[in-house]
Amino acid sequence: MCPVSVKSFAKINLGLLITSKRSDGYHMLETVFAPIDWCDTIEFSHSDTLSMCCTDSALPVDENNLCMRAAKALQESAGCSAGVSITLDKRIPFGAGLGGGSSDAATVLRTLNEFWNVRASLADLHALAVRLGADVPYFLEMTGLAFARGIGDELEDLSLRLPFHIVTVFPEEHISTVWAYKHFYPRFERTPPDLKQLVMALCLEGERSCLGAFENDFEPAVFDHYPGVKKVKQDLLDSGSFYASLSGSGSAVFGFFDKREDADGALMKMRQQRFRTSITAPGFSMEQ
Ligand SMILES: C[C@@](CO)(OP(=O)(O)O)[C@H](O)COP(=O)(O)OP(=O)(O)OC[C@H]1O[C@@H](n2ccc(N)nc2=O)[C@H](O)[C@@H]1O
Ligand SMILES: Nc1ncnc2c1ncn2[C@@H]1O[C@H](COP(=O)(O)OP(=O)(O)O)[C@@H](O)[C@H]1O
Repeated sequence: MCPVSVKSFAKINLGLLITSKRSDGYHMLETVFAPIDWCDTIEFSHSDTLSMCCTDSALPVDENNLCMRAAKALQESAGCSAGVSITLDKRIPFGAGLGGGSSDAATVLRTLNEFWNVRASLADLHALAVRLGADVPYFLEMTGLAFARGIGDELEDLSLRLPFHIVTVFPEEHISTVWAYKHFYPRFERTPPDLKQLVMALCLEGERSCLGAFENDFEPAVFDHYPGVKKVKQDLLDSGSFYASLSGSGSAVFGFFDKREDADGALMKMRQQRFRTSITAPGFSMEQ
């Protein structure tokens, strides 16, 4: 049979409010996930055993890679003995708050479910996804904007698309999610704004004033420890972005632009500083 090739897209977080800490150490949060046009490509070929290779030698290709962990998890839960050879063309920077590893894991679960003809239900896949990472269910189940709560796994499809050009920049700092959850400055006593209502007003009514409420609780601590990341946000604002923010636990920063020329100008400036970047057109979704 022919190999199957699938794109695995990244996300940004539009607002990220950490509301409490659970007894198991995980944090409860509220966020809006939005897909961006930055992707890895994963190729699946038939094989008797389970193996992978990756274009980025900085990433493991053993059971520490989320692709292998996802394949093993599905194999075990389905009692399936089939193998697969996975080739990961890694383009999404890792340790960037773009969810690249989570996206890869979701793509492997979804694709192998068909490739191996396992027929696991969406509920079964969801349970496997949460165990692989709090962000994995988003990539498994959604294609556009989603409001998330819980640990990021309780999702509501908003059936919305962002009507702006999005420039995303990786400031060449790898930030670990565990580090970020350890170092952010808690504001648990605050009454969080209603991100779901606000993003609806933003996308459906063009209510730009809403954007002020979309804070990322990781930003202050990340900016204190990584001044270069803070500078990228300022550079995007200076280049004409009307809203810019850290994505997730960082270090990627994104900016919204009305005009394609302004977005291209910002992209150019960032590339001159040798930063990896992507541009996402208005209305983008992960539907392929
Ligand atoms: C911060 C966010 C925002 O979307 O994403 P990234 O910026 O990493 O992409 C997520 O909460 C990350 O999700 P994900 O990267 O899947 O995290 P996991 O692998 O499940 O967890 C890694 C570690 O982060 C911490 N963690 C994660 C999620 C959560 N709600 N509370 C936590 O405290 C835990 O210490 C956990 O051991
Ligand atoms: N397929 C994968 N892609 C990216 N990172 C992976 C993968 N498998 C394991 N990892 C590990 O997961 C960590 C988090 O990666 P990633 O999900 O891309 O970043 P973030 O949590 O910042 O969005 C990386 O530092 C890497 O060590």
